[in-house]
Amino acid sequence: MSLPRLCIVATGGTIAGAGARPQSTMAYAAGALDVAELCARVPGLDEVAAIQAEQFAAIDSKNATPAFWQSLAARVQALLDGGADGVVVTHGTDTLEETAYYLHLALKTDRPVVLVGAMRPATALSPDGPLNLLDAVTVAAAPQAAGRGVLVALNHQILCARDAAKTNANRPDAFAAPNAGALGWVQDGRVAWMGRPERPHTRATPFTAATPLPQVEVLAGYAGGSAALIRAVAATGARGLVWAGTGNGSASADAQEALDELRQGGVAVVRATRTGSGCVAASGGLPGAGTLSPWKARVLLMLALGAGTDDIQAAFDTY
Ligand SMILES: NC(=O)CC[C@H](N)C(=O)O
Repeated sequence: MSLPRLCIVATGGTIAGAGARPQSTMAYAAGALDVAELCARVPGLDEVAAIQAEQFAAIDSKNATPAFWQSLAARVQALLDGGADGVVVTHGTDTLEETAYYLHLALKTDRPVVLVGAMRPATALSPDGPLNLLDAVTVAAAPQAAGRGVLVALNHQILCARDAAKTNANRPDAFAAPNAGALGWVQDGRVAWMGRPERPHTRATPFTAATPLPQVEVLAGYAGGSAALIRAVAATGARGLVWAGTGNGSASADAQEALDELRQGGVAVVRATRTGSGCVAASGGLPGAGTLSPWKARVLLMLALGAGTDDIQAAFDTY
């Protein structure tokens, strides 16, 4: 049986990071190793798939932008349209969840696309990157991965791009899907599936890599927060604001007044929660982000506004 033809698209991050000392897990340069070096550190990779590897970028993902998402999506789409059986994207973990959800909504494919990163740089003792990369390739090579949208594979877990979140600043078990749990596991080279994404994705959305991404900001609620910051959003030219509210997306009386002013001025305001999990409904005339984190809600609001969607709540109820 011939091996699946997979592309590894490297973008940088800690998985390609290099530090001065073996115990350096915070002080290092992200994106220092190129994709050939990354692959060379993973024994057995070529037994799982026929790999074509390319260096798309070498960034720290804190510097990712919506323009980066769009160009990455266009490249991944071209590789899939060109006949790749699947794509693995290596990515910094800081904003991996945003890129993953964007690709989940914008790519038009049934083939597996798997994002992977690491919490320890390649030069650290016990780096997590090599096994994470082998596992991600194993997931992308699995026939049952098809049709599940964009997946995130780290630390043995396979998460849906919609639900994956970085929930720890340091530890190798940083990723979780707080509202949904894992779609599967990869262990000892075997993939065990436990679920499929419930919400429409990839081919079943109207969004593509060409959908414009208007500016959307995120502001958080906290005790004594200044409503002046909310009012200042209007002058930035933003078309939307995600309110990362306390608890169930709540806003202080001052903040609510400023959010209402923004909305009346034509800025699309969506309520989400700063808690990290839970479901936020519409309230006080503002749509609710449901189970999306503020950062994921921002991605969807950008795409919805860019696609000219009138009913923002319907978009949040759908995707
Ligand atoms: N663990 C990581 O990948 C974080 C490193 C870096 N800040 C990045 O996101 O690219």
